[in-house]
Amino acid sequence: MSAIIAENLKKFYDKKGKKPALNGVSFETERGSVTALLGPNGSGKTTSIRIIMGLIFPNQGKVSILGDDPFSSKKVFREVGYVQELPNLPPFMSGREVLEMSCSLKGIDKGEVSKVLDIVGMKEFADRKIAKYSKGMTQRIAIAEALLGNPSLLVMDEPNIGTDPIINLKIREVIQDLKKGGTSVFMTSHQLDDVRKLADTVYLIYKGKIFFKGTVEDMVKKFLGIIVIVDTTTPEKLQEVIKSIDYVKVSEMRKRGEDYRFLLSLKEDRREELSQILISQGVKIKDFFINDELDEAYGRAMENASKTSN
Ligand SMILES: Nc1ncnc2c1ncn2[C@@H]1O[C@H](COP(=O)(O)OP(=O)(O)OP(=O)(O)O)[C@@H](O)[C@H]1O
Repeated sequence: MSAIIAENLKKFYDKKGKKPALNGVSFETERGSVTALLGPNGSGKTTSIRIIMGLIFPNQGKVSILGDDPFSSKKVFREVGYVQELPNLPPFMSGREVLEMSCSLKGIDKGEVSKVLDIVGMKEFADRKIAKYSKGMTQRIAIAEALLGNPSLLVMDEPNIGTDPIINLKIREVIQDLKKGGTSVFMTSHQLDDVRKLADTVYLIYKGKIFFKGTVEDMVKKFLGIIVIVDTTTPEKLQEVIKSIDYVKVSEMRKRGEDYRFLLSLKEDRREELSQILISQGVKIKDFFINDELDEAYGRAMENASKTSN
């Protein structure tokens, strides 16, 4: 069973229903997996999350969260940790007080507070008032709050806003551990490095429409193509050999010090065969690897989406 199912969600914020924030959005999160929803500012990520958290109604469509309807069963949220975008915590309370209050609301032992403070590295600042926290510290308390009670599902809207790289690394480890323990995760993020390391499934959204679902590898292949980067000291030989292989085309060549770097575009994923042919025909190869730049693939994907939406 899936941890989250969203089917054909439509949401309009304007009364006339002319500008849909979501225009028929469907997605799923498998139990025990990490799903990332990626898209530019204003594409509908937070709206999707607020609907699955039962905070706003869709104009159309259905949602299920851990097998329940988020609009009729509030009990299910005891098993859900939620990090909202730009968390709004009470400024007059300390981080510890916020967490203790959450324990009372969720019926969790307060002994958990020190555990989650430790995870997000906030023990030292736990008794300072939220008003005196930096943005990253507030975010860390919001993440700690979501981790209370060992949730079966973690929903995070841009969890890494304002946190420093060391904390980001820690949060990433926490997510990986939770996943190993069977927790399902649904997240939005503009940090593609995190997405690469964490997400089992990626959805791409543009102007309220999902236009891609797959793994990070699928996404790179689809939007970047299969591009192999080859560094060689024998550029003429490489060009000559490539001429006779019908599934390869040189898409770029540039000099790099003593070597030449080729970007080879492959029609089919026959990398292994290609490397063997090049070596056996006497091409001297210093490096041979696939171009898997996720930010480049993401940029191309959004460029395509913007062209087809106009
Ligand atoms: N409360 C609201 N009232 C009116 N319009 C809204 C409201 N919330 C969001 N919108 C609009 O709905 C669309 C989707 O916004 P949403 O916040 O879901 O985007 P997002 O993908 O989360 O963006 P970001 O990456 O900036 O957080 C945008 O056009 C936004 O202006």
